[in-house]
Amino acid sequence: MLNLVLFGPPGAGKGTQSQKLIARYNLVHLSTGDLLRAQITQGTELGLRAKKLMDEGLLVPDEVVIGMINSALSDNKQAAGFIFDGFPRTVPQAASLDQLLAQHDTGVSCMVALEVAEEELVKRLLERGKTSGRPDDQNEEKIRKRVTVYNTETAQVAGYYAEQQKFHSLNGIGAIEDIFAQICAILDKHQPATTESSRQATDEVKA
Ligand SMILES: Nc1ncnc2c1ncn2[C@@H]1O[C@H](COP(=O)(O)OP(=O)(O)O)[C@@H](O)[C@H]1O
Ligand SMILES: [Mg+2]
Repeated sequence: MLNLVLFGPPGAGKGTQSQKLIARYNLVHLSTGDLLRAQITQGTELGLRAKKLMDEGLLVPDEVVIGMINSALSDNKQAAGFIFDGFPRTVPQAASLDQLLAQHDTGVSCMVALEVAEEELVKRLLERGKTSGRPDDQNEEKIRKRVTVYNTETAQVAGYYAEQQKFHSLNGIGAIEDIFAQICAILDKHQPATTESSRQATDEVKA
């Protein structure tokens, strides 16, 4: 199985790259942000609690997101692998992910971190906010708060994977296709391209 932790601050391009990666590698995309927003739309108890925190740019408690990931893994037992997007966001979440994947006889293959400077993140998220309908994208102060939470609470998750020699980082500023090609090059080292679609992918990257 190929299990990718796609990492980086809000606005780094995780969702954008995930959409391209799932098509190429046949992975299941698990975005805790998307799962939480679905709970909010459905008006569940969990969604109501999460919304208050998310609107403030704060993290939802570890046990809530771990529970969501746990059920998503059980719901997708046949998957070729997963992209974890927006998760793990704390070191305890990273440790829990290892435990959960071990129960499914697998583990994290690697982490790819997209590095983007704060001014570019603010610019991108204000732009995304025009159409995303996300309340947390619509005001600069909230965006900066999320970047601060990332820097103080989330950035250390990179160290967790660096210790396991699973950490890779890329410049997330540049053409979406170029960044995608760089991520594919990293993934193909972890999982040799064998299927027809991934062979083509490797050829395109080389071309
Ligand atoms: N390489 C890039 N260059 C310019 N804009 C980008 C790039 N990658 C993503 N974006 C834009 O930045 C915004 C945030 O991207 P998104 O994938 O939603 O980030 P994340 O999921 O990491 O928060 C989106 O509006 C997206 O279109
Ligand atoms: Mg996203």
